[in-house]
Amino acid sequence: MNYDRMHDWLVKYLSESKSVVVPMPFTTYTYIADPVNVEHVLKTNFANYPKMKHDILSRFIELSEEPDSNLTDKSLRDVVLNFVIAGRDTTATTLTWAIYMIMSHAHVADKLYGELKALEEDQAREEKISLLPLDLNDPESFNRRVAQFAGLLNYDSLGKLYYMHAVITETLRLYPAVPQDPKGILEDDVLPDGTKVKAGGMVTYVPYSMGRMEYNWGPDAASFKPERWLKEGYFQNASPFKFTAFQAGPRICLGKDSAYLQMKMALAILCRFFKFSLVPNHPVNYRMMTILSMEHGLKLTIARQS
Ligand code: HEM
Repeated sequence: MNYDRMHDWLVKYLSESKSVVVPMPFTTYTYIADPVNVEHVLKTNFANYPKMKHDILSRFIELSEEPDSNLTDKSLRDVVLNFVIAGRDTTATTLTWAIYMIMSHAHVADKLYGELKALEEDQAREEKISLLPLDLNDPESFNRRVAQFAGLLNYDSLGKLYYMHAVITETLRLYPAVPQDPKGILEDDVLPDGTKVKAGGMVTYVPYSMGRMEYNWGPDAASFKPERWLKEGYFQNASPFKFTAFQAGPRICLGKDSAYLQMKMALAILCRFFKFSLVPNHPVNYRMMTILSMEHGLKLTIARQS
């Protein structure tokens, strides 16, 4: 419900009745006892009033309320499902593989920690704040410092984490969240290399294999080396037709930048303040499904670090 309409609706209700239950979007209900100043009611009951909500579902709901919109409740449901399928398990599984790669490559964990410590100090200097004391044995002090660090992370500061960007990209090269991506053929066609394909068949490209081909990545293709993505300390991207974890061309992943942002935010906090180690003898195998998950999950122990 958009706030202008909510406002009109409240005025109407409050002028007609002595009490009213305001349906909030989704599940929350607010009870208003007396007809009072509408502005006051809106301000005290709706934290964001008069600001519009800017999350993606609210934007789609607003669009659906346009007179010429053909968005239905069902299509809103599909939008949500699409974002959950496309955007949740992909980032979750990539974070799992990234943490596994980081903890099994000690020099990567050290370098990442160094980058995060430097970012913390630089940002604090830039924002003219002093970093809070950090006592590993006092959970409150620890949590305060974690929260302070989280407050220093934003689109711009995360953009300075080139090594972390390389770690995530290298993880996706070896463990692409979408390991194979089949397509149904609607019409007979000829692929650019001359291969003929028939309607009703399937073609698949396989990011898992493409990410490990020596032909593409050199003789060390099987090794986890974030450095291969860096040139003079800066992240250098590869063509999406070579690094295919996000698909390429017009149907490339729409959430790629958002995915990097979310994953960098989570990893920055985790790798700045915690050290991870694998529970002894825990087997790590991949499970090839729509998403490349870990067959037995990732069991690890964590320790705080200053
Ligand atoms: C590590 C994270 C992610 C990976 C590896 C990934 C990978 C991919 C791939 C391979 C496709 C192409 C699928 C196809 O061929 O149909 C795709 C499509 C898409 N992704 Fe992602 N994705 C990630 C995260 C996200 C996130 C966080 C969002 C949303 C916030 C998102 C939204 C989408 C959407 C909407 C499409 C469909 C684009 C279209 O068909 O035009 N993805 N993604």
